[in-house]
Amino acid sequence: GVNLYAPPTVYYIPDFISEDEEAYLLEQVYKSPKPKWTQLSGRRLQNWGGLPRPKGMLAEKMPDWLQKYCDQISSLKAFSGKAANHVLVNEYKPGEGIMPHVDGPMYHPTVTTISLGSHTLLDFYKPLSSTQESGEPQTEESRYQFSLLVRPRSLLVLQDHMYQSLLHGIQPRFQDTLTDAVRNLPSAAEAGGAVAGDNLPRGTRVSLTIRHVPKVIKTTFLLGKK
Ligand SMILES: O=C(O)CCC(=O)C(=O)O
Ligand SMILES: [Fe+2]
Repeated sequence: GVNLYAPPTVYYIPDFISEDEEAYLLEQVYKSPKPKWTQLSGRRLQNWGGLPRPKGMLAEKMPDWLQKYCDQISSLKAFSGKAANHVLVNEYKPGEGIMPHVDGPMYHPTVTTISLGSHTLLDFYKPLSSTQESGEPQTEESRYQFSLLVRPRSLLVLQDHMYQSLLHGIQPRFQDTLTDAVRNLPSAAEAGGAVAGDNLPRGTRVSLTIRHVPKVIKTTFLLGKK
């Protein structure tokens, strides 16, 4: 079922897809032509649906294997009637991650992520405040708020405050120790049999981040029409 946590703009759905669907999706991701991958430091990615830019996204046809999930996400109540039109595929090997960041204004502030292959911990941070009261330097550690355990086959939905005011990131670790700072532990553990104190070794994780890009440039070529 759907589990709702405080903060109230996080939904974690443990078994959103089946093991067969997971295997099929991984097969499709790894079947994509090599140039589809962009190598970054600490991860590589595939961009589907077009490249979001400030002036708008030049829409590209979504492949059928992803369109199916775009349709499912679009029909979620939390997606508020928007059509999912963009998918970012990220691949993280054990020891890789992503620096704390905000996704920025080119996306509608609801982000949905299907995880494949391995769990990870998604960490949340307060932004650097310009009005600093104490003289203490603001470190990543001091800005850290909490984590969410995302299991393979799960769907994570983040919106509003979670998306717009907090930064999110993944520490480049080879294993994760589950603590009370993992806010969805009861539900994520229920689906996977983990408890606080457990060490989970990371495997290769592929995430599908499915979003709505509001600003789309539709190219109208008048081919042979008058
Ligand atoms: O892999 C994930 O779950 C997070 C990816 C992410 O934050 C991003 O691509 O902006
Ligand atoms: Fe992000």
